[in-house]
Amino acid sequence: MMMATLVILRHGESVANRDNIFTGWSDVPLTAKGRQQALAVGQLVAKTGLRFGALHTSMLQRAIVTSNIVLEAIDQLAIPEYKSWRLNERHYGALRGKNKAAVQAEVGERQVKIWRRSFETVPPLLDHVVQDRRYDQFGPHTEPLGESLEMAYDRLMPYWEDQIAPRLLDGHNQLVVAHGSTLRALIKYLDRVPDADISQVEVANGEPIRYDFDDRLRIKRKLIL
Ligand SMILES: O=C(O)[C@H](O)COP(=O)(O)O
Repeated sequence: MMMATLVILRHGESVANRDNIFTGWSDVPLTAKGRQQALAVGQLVAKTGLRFGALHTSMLQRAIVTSNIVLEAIDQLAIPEYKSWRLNERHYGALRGKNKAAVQAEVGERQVKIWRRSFETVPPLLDHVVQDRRYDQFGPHTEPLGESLEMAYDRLMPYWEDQIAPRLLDGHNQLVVAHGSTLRALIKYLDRVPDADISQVEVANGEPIRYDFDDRLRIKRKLIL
C-alpha cells in the first residue's frame, strides 16, 4: 500500500517574533536564534531518514531561509522547491508593524485575542495599497489589505489541492515550511478542527509536525518530531 509523509514546519524565530510585532506579509529576517532553530529541526528531520519529493514554502524570507537551512542539514538541497504566495502568513492588515503588547494596552486583551486567533474576524484593513513585485494576485504587484484566518484558509486550499495532495497521493513525501497561521489553516483542514476550536491551535517556531497518510490520504499517524 502506497503511503506518504507530510512534514509541516513554521519558520524559525524572526526579528518580529523576537520583538513581539504583528508581521503577516512583512518580509522580516530570521534572528540568529531562528537560524539555530532551523538547523536543529534539520538535524531532527535527518534522523527520521525521510526523503522528500519536494519542498513547498512561501514568498517570505523567514520561511525560505528556514527551508534552505533545513534542506542543507538533511542533505536534500537538490529536490524541487516551490514558492507560493498562497503559503504566505495571514496578512495582518493595519496591525502589521505594531507591537502586540502596545496594541493590547490600547484595545484590550480580548480584542487582540480575537484578531489573532478567531477564524472569521478580519483585522483592521490597510488604508493604502502596498505594492510588491512578488505579488500579482490582488491587482498588479499588490498585497491584500488584510486577511482573516478564513481568507488565508481559502487561498491556501487550492495550493494544497493542486500542489501538495497529488504528490502525496503519488507516494512522495512532502515538506512544507510556512507560517503560524497558514499552518493553523492547514491543520484545521487536515484534523477537521471546527471553526470555534481553531483559536486553541498554536504552532511554535521550529517545531516540525509529521503526518503519515495512507494511500487515500487518510491520516494514519500524527506526531510532533
Ligand atoms: O504574523 C505574525 O505576527 C506572526 O507570524 C504570527 O502571529 P500570531 O501569533 O499573532 O498569529
